[in-house]
Amino acid sequence: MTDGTATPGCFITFEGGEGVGKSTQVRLLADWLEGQGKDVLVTREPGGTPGAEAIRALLLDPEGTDWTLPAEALLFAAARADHVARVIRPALARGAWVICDRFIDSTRAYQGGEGALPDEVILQLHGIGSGGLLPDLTVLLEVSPEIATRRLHQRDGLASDRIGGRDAAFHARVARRFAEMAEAEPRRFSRVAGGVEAETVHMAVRACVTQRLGARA
Ligand SMILES: Nc1ncnc2c1ncn2[C@@H]1O[C@H](COP(=O)(O)OP(=O)(O)OP(=O)(O)O)[C@@H](O)[C@H]1O
Ligand SMILES: Cc1cn([C@H]2C[C@H](O)[C@@H](COP(=O)(O)O)O2)c(=O)[nH]c1=O
Repeated sequence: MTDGTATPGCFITFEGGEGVGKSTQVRLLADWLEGQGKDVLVTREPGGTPGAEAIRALLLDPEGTDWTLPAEALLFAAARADHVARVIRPALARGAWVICDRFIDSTRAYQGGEGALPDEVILQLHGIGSGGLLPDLTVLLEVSPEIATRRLHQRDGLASDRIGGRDAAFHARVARRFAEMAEAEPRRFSRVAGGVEAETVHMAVRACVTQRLGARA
């Protein structure tokens, strides 16, 4: 992990828009690493602790409060602070491989970007809440909006959460923001094309993990 604190564990996050296949790839990677005898912890954001799961419900309930943008960013940061302190840091300290479905880059993409909160503000909140913890590797899964929509429709029908249900222009902006971050931080991000069969995507993810985290994988 990269916040100046050396720990024996390895921290991998999966990022991307809705329905790009993050949860599917998290599971496949965890199975592969566990098959090699590794101590693997799978978790997600927002969530991962009882408190953070409660905040998740506040944020994502389609019938819930329509938070202002700063309130939304603070709630994500609060959920993350609890998750990092109670689950992620202890697991990394014992040497586990932590695989997290979304992390700080989701806040940067969904609550930041054009017309939203400046990146520096989001990273400041992350510094206060979570000591600025960054992953060793972030896999950005990318699929076309058409494929993502088809998959989500097959999985959820017409249902969506409060943020997932925003319009196509919002989700296009989120995808652009993820791509910009990956361009700007090539040492941490790996971009993987997610629009092919899940097992093919998994092989590409494995290649990234082996290449980036080589000696440890
Ligand atoms: N490579 C793939 N090819 C076809 N279908 C896929 C692929 N990967 C995932 N799916 C299916 O697409 C749907 C969305 O996948 P998944 O839940 O993994 O995405 P996600 O990025 O975690 O979604 P969300 O952001 O909504 O949580 C699921 O029904 C899953 O089975
Ligand atoms: C961590 C995080 C998440 N979001 C949004 C992105 C999605 O719409 C939901 C999470 O749902 P998923 O099914 O678990 O992908 O929350 C966000 O806006 N900001 C964040 O920091």
